[in-house]
Amino acid sequence: MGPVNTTAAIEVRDLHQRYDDFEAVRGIAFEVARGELYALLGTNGAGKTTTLDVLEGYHAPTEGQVRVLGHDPFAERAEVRHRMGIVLQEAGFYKDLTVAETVDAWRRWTPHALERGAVLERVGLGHRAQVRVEQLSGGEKRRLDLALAVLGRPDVLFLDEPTTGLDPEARRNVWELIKGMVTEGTTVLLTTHYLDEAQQLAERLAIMHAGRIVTEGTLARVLGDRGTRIRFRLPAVRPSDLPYEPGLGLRSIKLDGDAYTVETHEPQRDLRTLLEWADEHGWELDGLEVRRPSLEEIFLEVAETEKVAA
Ligand SMILES: Nc1ncnc2c1ncn2[C@@H]1O[C@H](COP(=O)(O)OP(=O)(O)OP(=O)(O)O)[C@@H](O)[C@H]1O
Repeated sequence: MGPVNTTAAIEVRDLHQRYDDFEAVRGIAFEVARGELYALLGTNGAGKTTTLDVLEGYHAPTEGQVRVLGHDPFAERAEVRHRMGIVLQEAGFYKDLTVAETVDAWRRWTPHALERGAVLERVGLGHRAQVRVEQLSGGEKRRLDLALAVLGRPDVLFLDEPTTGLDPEARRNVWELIKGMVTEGTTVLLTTHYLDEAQQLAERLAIMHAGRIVTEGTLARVLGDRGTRIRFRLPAVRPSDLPYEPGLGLRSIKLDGDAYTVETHEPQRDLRTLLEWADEHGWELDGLEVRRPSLEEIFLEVAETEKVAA
């Protein structure tokens, strides 16, 4: 690896990771600056968790190099382990212990640990200290995960799908917590399936698929100029019959069988025009829906564009 980069908290260069003869990560590279929150997005099996495992020092890279705070997290584990906080997808708690006992158990082998009360307050579990872990809700368990991860005041926090399975309110609470940590200067690398999570939290992100980073950068760059989609079925008309003048406004129209997708940057105006036009003709717009593209759609489109560009 070239000269030590003093600003990057996490550096990944040409990382490949194999399990026997299956290559789960196929040559990825990215950097996360100190104090930045970076999201790894992707579909199931994309290689996100594998990448985190290597950064957390559980495996040496099959090929390529990674650095966390300037150190090799596998070979120099002792140098960095205490500066990392880790929240795994599935935490292994002793369900018979109370929240307080769990934190105390972890504090015993965490150097410079925060006080129990302080850390529980921090994650909003102060009032649940005497509750047994098995009685916590999913959201509370996630918060306990976070409490344990931040106990040692980590410089770098790894979060593997921190909000999977949580209800919207619990997700929001976890987001607030994570934002607070970033504000205090913690570097965060998180994996998620959710575009809205990345939208809420990440300054930059990468979308992974089948072991590769398909696109990377600021959210604005990754989303590009994608507009809102208005979809409906209307067998009786041709695209040229639609009430949109070609070249006016930023929009594109796609037809698949009798299913139309109008992608637009002026959804309110275009929808009004469409509804008035359909009313005039007495047509029913079957299956009408208006929404932002999902991660899956963006992802597939990005993958398609990249293929064409390659
Ligand atoms: N220990 C292992 N042995 C063999 N194959 C593995 C192992 N762990 C993961 N894999 C495979 O490697 C690929 C990447 O898995 P990984 O868990 O890194 O993906 P992911 O992006 O985190 O997916 P998810 O979102 O489902 O957690 C998958 O095809 C998975 O089946």
